[in-house]
Amino acid sequence: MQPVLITGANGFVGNYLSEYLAATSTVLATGKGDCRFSFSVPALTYAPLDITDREAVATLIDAFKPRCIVHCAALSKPDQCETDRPFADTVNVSGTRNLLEAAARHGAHFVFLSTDFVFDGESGFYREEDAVAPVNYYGETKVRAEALVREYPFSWAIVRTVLVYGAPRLNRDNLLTMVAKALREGKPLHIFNDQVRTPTYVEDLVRGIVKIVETGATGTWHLSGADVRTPYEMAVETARHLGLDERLITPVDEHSFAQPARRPPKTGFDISKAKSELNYTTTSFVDGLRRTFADGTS
Ligand SMILES: NC(=O)C1=CN([C@@H]2O[C@H](COP(=O)(O)OP(=O)(O)OC[C@H]3O[C@@H](n4cnc5c(N)ncnc54)[C@H](OP(=O)(O)O)[C@@H]3O)[C@@H](O)[C@H]2O)C=CC1
Ligand SMILES: Cc1cn([C@H]2C[C@H](O)[C@@H](COP(=O)(O)OP(=O)(O)O[C@H]3O[C@@H](C)C(=O)[C@@H](O)[C@H]3O)O2)c(=O)[nH]c1=O
Repeated sequence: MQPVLITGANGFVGNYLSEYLAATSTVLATGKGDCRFSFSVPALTYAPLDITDREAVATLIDAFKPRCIVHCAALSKPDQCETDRPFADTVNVSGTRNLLEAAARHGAHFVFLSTDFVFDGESGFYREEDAVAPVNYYGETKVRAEALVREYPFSWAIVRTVLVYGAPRLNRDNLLTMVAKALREGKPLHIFNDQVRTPTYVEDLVRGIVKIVETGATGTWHLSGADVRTPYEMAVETARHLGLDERLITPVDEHSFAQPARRPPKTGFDISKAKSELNYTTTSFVDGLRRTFADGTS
């Protein structure tokens, strides 16, 4: 059977997705440079692919003729996108265009990973049909990439998610593991308490994406957690769970702790469409936190 091609497979989400999808599909995992997987699965092969190299993208996709492409690769750090806008355009917009052009020659189902940062964060708990209004450049690049996906002449799906967390892979930290590391080293932390999120346990997200790949579901989907937290609340619950000193965590807001890229203050998703149409289910934040540190390695 023709493979499912994953971009950004050396990343946090892409790595989990490669492993999960390979259980039921033939997977061609791709990423910049060498494969950095800590596991091997018979149905999983890896190929280096820089999505900004239009010719390399065409050559690989024309050779493998994937039935589906799940596009996870991105410049995913909003601050880096803010300070290097041309590079953000090249990766997040042109890279997506390169993949869509090649995919169209084979009619592949195109699944695109997007973000809550397409919204302005004024109201929160966004539904798929709500108007986008990004407040940083990362969000702008994702809006432009989504528009390219919507013009794709074959089946497509856009999967937006929020603040993904879980046991780290390939040294890719997330908020919870970053907090655990700092507190274990006795380092003080300044964590935002003015950002409202519905943090997403990585295995829930990946199960939702696998369902979209397997069913060929199309359209825009909001896949996040159901529980509402601020990053500060997440950090304090992490400290308490691990028995670390929460007094090292200071709550801050965007006025007292400036970042290069503004963050939408109140995001979070209404996930009722995914729950009813994809049978999407979520792990509670308490359980996700426990599972993040369950094997004691993070
Ligand atoms: N994590 C989160 O909280 C959220 C993530 N998302 C989106 O989900 C997707 C996955 O996120 P996540 O796994 O956390 O991100 P990561 O940054 O962990 O992974 C992104 C991957 O893309 C790769 N990449 C960057 N540039 C290129 C390129 N030119 N060619 C090929 N690969 C490239 C990176 O390679 P390298 O490892 O070599 O740098 C990296 O492995 C992204 O699109 C992100 O925008 C959306 C909402 C929230
Ligand atoms: C590093 C750090 C993070 N934080 C907060 C900010 C943020 O809400 C949360 C996560 O840290 P980040 O630097 O990943 O924050 P951020 O870059 O805002 O996370 C974003 O990532 C991209 C990929 C997305 O698409 C968004 O959905 C969102 O998850 O922790 C602090 O409060 N203090 C800190 O020192």
